[in-house]
Amino acid sequence: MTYVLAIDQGTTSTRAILFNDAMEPVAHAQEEFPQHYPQSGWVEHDPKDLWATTAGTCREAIERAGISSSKIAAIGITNQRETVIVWDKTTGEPIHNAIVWQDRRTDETCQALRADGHAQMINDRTGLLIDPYFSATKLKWLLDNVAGARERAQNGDLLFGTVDSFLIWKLSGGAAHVTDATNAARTMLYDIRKGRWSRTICDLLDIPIAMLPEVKDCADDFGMTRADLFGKEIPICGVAGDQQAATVGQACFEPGMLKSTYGTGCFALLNTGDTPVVSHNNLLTTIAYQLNGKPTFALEGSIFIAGAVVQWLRDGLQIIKSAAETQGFAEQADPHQNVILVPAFVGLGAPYWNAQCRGAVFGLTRASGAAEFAKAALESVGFQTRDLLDAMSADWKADGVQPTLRVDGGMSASDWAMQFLSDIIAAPVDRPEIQETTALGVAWLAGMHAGIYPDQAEFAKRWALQKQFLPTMSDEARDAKYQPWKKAVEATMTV
Ligand SMILES: Nc1ncnc2c1ncn2[C@@H]1O[C@H](COP(=O)(O)OP(=O)(O)O)[C@@H](O)[C@H]1O
Ligand SMILES: O=P(O)(O)OC[C@H](O)CO
Repeated sequence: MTYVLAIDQGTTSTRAILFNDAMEPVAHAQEEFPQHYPQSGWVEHDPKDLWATTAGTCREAIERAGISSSKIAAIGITNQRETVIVWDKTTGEPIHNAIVWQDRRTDETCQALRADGHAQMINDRTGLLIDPYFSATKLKWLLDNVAGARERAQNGDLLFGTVDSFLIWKLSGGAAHVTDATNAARTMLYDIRKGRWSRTICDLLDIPIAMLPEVKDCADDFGMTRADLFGKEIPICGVAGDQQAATVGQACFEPGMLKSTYGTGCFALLNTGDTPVVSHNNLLTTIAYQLNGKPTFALEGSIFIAGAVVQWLRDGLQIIKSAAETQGFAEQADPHQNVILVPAFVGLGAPYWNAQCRGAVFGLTRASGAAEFAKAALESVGFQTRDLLDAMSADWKADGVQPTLRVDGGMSASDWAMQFLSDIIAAPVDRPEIQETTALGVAWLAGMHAGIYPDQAEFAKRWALQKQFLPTMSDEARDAKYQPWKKAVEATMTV
């Protein structure tokens, strides 16, 4: 028996999952780590925590499976995307905490870039809109604000990486400074058409190109782990940003196939084949995966707050003890109240891209309580997905967006939320048997490259449905729910 070890380094926790040679998960370890909020709108992680939880969960998963590490054929890494780490090339010491994708500190820089007329040039090259979400302005902030950083970077002493790149550097004992095309595509420094770092954008932001990692396919030779880490050297053979790994794990390999992952945020990716489709509706053009030097493109809608709204009910408002309790509350909510929650806790992502607005609640009465809040929270995720899918349908008419949405991520466990989603998007919602699709996706990339997993077509055939949700709402009822949401979002952005 041989195994693949998948590392899923997410926003709130790190997971390691061992898959056997039948691609079944056999052991799992997970560890949360602290979030740092030094100022309003700022979010940081300590890179030491990202590394310690990665090494720790890998060891734990191997121990739990009771196998020798010599049986692990390959490692795959998937990760929270856009998050920026800069470290010293010689000591490996990060020069600052990681600046997390949710962090809005570079909003003014982004506004200035837009005001100076760079939006089109950046969109043409990267497929992205200028927003603090992406790595580029965060990296610029570090070089501008950490004492001596720009000079050290210019001297070639500092390296930049997204989380995958930093972890590979650590795993390989500093031997490999690499990333994959999907992570590179989220930096706002990578030309997705030419498949290389954009000198024009690096020059504009004063970023030395030499500090950027080498960009590889998603299934490739990324380096070997240090022998002392797990008892033997293990090749790292698969890397993809977590949303792209989920797209792969959901086997969305045909143009028109669509998945949506409900973790902290929600990210919907529509496979558009070998053409990068330009969005006219504020979606992102990105690389879904790259195999054998050939990128497959996607349109992406990114929502910053999905499952996080449920966490807020639990940790902020403290009206639930566990995420799963939202189900019971939503069922009990008064159907005559229409409480609408716009969870713009860190502004709004696609398709609104408003970094300044903050969350709002509408329609409260004296009778509104925990149940109505819970229902509104779950509904907000459905509404936001509908916003994305409407934008996708308007952008991509090639063969039409396939009517079925494949879902995964922690929040897809909520039957209530998935039924509402199906009702509000008026389409089937398919939840697969393996809900750790992100880990599965990168495990397949690594295992396929290592020669122990099947090819793409065979992998796609093995996708299995666990539960399908079908729409039950009338068109009239759907409109009566959705139109007030649109008005609530408008009002939230104008307060
Ligand atoms: N049964 C549930 N109902 C609603 N939300 C849930 C449920 N279970 C988990 N969640 C939400 O899913 C999120 C965790 O999903 P996960 O995929 O682990 O996220 P991430 O990878 O972003 O850390 C949390 O925000 C949590 O609130
Ligand atoms: O860590 P997750 O699962 O919330 O995903 C974060 C995304 O990659 C951010 O773009």
